[in-house]
Amino acid sequence: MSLDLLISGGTVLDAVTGASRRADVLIRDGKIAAVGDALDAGGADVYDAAGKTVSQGWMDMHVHLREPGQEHKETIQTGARAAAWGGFTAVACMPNTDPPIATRDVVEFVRKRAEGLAVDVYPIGAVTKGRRGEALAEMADMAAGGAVAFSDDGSPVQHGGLMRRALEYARTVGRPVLGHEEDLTLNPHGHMNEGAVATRLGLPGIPGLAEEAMIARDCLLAEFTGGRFHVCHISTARAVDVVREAKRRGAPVTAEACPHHWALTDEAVETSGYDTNTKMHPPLRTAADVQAIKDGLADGTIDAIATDHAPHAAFEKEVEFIEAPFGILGLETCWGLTVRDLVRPGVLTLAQVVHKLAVAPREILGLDVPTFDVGGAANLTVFDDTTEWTFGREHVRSKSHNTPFVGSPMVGRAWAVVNNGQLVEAD
Ligand SMILES: NC(=O)N[C@@H](CC(=O)O)C(=O)O
Ligand SMILES: [Zn+2]
Ligand SMILES: [Zn+2]
Repeated sequence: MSLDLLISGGTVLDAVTGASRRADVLIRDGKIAAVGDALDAGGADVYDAAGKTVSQGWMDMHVHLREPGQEHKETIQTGARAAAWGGFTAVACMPNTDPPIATRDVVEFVRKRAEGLAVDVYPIGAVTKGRRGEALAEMADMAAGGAVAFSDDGSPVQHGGLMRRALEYARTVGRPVLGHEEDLTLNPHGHMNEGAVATRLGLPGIPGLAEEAMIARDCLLAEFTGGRFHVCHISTARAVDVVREAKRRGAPVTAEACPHHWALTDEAVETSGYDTNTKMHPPLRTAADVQAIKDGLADGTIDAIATDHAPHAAFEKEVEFIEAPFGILGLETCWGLTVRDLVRPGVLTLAQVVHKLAVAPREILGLDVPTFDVGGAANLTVFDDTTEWTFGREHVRSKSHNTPFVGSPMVGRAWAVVNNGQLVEAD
């Protein structure tokens, strides 16, 4: 923690209160030393933040880092590199690794591998043993080892009774269950959104109903058990309605949306010519669903923005559409799509989206939100909401390159993060 740095000339946005003002931020020994006007660097390096905003560091609560076991797609180190480039100082990583993060030793392995990085890596433990959906994993033991939440992401917890027990256990250890919501009996073999486009393309569809039915079940289970339930990658209008209604009833339910689910529709599968980078879980939906996600973000039904960063190697994605694995990158394109589609058109304010990136994920996971208080560890993101740019392959910092956004216009860039006594600039 030997970082001495003056971030000068920027606008400081407190993601908690939404208040912003022009101020310098002086960091000494990795800690906030002062926030104010015309601060003296006193020998510290100076980062010129003129025209830029400084907020608490952002957190992506849904990424796949592929370690252990699938290091050809991503590693904790390359995933952290992509995260920092995208403006994130923290990520929570899903347990669908090999072996899965389903025991305490793997939780601890992930934490060990992340030591010394500028990005905090919080492992999520599996809900069920081996992610097989049959018996509960040792949730309390994993929580004691540092698991911040539980999820079988990549797969749903199909068995309702098991999900009930999972929420009861999650409640006793004070952590949420993050649900990949998909009733497999309603989606035996789909590859894209069920609807007119899938019919035209001759691809088996994934009905929105499969997602909505399971979200409804789990909202009811959350209400019944008092265990906290969080909806991963919400994608349909009806699903947003179900969550809105559950919240109205006071159920302990939260939700996240991913940029690709508001930036693209299922039309992209057709216009891209069956590009396997338009294939993910849940699938790209319709324009009406996109509108509902924006409405849900705006009215607070959807608490957080998360990316579901899901790297896959080129040789895995460069196959026929129905053979390709589900998932796309997210860390590098999150902010550009957030400003372009939410802030610029006035769907949400800058303060609101930063809250959904810096505050909401940590609150959902029970983590402390960084502050600008003097003496606290400096955990910051430096960004703008004005730079217009085109995303290119050269911007990818992940080990894999599976993104449908190469060539897409973006607005807003993350320029640097400060965390764990380190400054990482987006080069
Ligand atoms: N989102 C995806 O399409 N894929 C994810 C799994 C998941 O998040 O369900 C992956 O691990 O590749
Ligand atoms: Zn999932
Ligand atoms: Zn995922």
